[in-house]
Amino acid sequence: MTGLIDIKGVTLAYRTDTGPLPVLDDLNISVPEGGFCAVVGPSGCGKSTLTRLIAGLMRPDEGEVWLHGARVTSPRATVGMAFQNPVLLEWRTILQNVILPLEIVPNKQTKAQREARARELLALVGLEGFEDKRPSELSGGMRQRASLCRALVHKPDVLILDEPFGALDAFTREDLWQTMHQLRAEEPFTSVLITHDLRESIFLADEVIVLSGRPATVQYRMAVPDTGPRDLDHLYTPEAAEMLNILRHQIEVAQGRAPADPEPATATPPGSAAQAMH
Ligand SMILES: Nc1ncnc2c1ncn2[C@@H]1O[C@H](COP(=O)(O)OP(=O)(O)OP(=O)(O)O)[C@@H](O)[C@H]1O
Repeated sequence: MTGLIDIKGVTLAYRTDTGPLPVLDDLNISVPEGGFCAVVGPSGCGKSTLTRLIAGLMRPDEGEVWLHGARVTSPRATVGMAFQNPVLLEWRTILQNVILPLEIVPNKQTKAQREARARELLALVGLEGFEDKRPSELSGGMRQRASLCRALVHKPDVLILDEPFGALDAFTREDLWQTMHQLRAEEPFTSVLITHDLRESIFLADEVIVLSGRPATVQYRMAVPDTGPRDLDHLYTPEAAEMLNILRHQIEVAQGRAPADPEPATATPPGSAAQAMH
């Protein structure tokens, strides 16, 4: 299958003082245009490494990464990234922080157009009125909202989210999940989300990929069919619980704490479960 993001047979080892550290092993992931793929797996299995490869910040030892039909060999302006720690610049206002990528990525927009674009995004995530504040004047959740705006301001094809909600409290995190759905409806992008939160993965993604322990390969795929707006209440249905149980078990397998299943590594969750998410 050809996707907007295509990771084909990617293998990578870090060179360390004690010799090579194999991290990814023949990894194959394809995300269609507009798709949202969540990647979960044991700590240290190589999830962040995968995001660096997609962003072109690293090159694989073997295999290829393709974005929009072009092989990735260097950093790409068409990728937006948001991390656990937003890293907003304190000497710039929130508006100026959001505009930053437009000052770096070549474009023909005037200053007024850049500001209008940033204001539009800030309003979309509920930060209207905070444009002139400094990052330290905002809560952690608000800073993360601003960081999402910064990642999207230049209309990237691909949005990479590396545990962006991991440091937030549960209520703020759930708020941000809903904001992500709003953003996705308004701003078409193709996304890869790295997360340790299985509920987050099934709430946000169309497909959840479980990576094996290091060196990581795809151990399990779960499709979460998208048929409409998602509602937090659906995370508390028996069907969602069943999906979470399957994923939890797969993580235990990846951690070597449960025996591997004899079934194939690709699965669609029970129809009722997938339907109940929407
Ligand atoms: N630049 C580097 N040089 C050497 N080893 C590295 C480097 N970056 C990461 N590693 C090692 O590679 C492995 C994978 O790291 P990575 O950060 O990709 O894992 P992860 O799955 O994102 O981890 P976590 O879930 O804990 O955030 C880890 O063992 C890490 O210590």
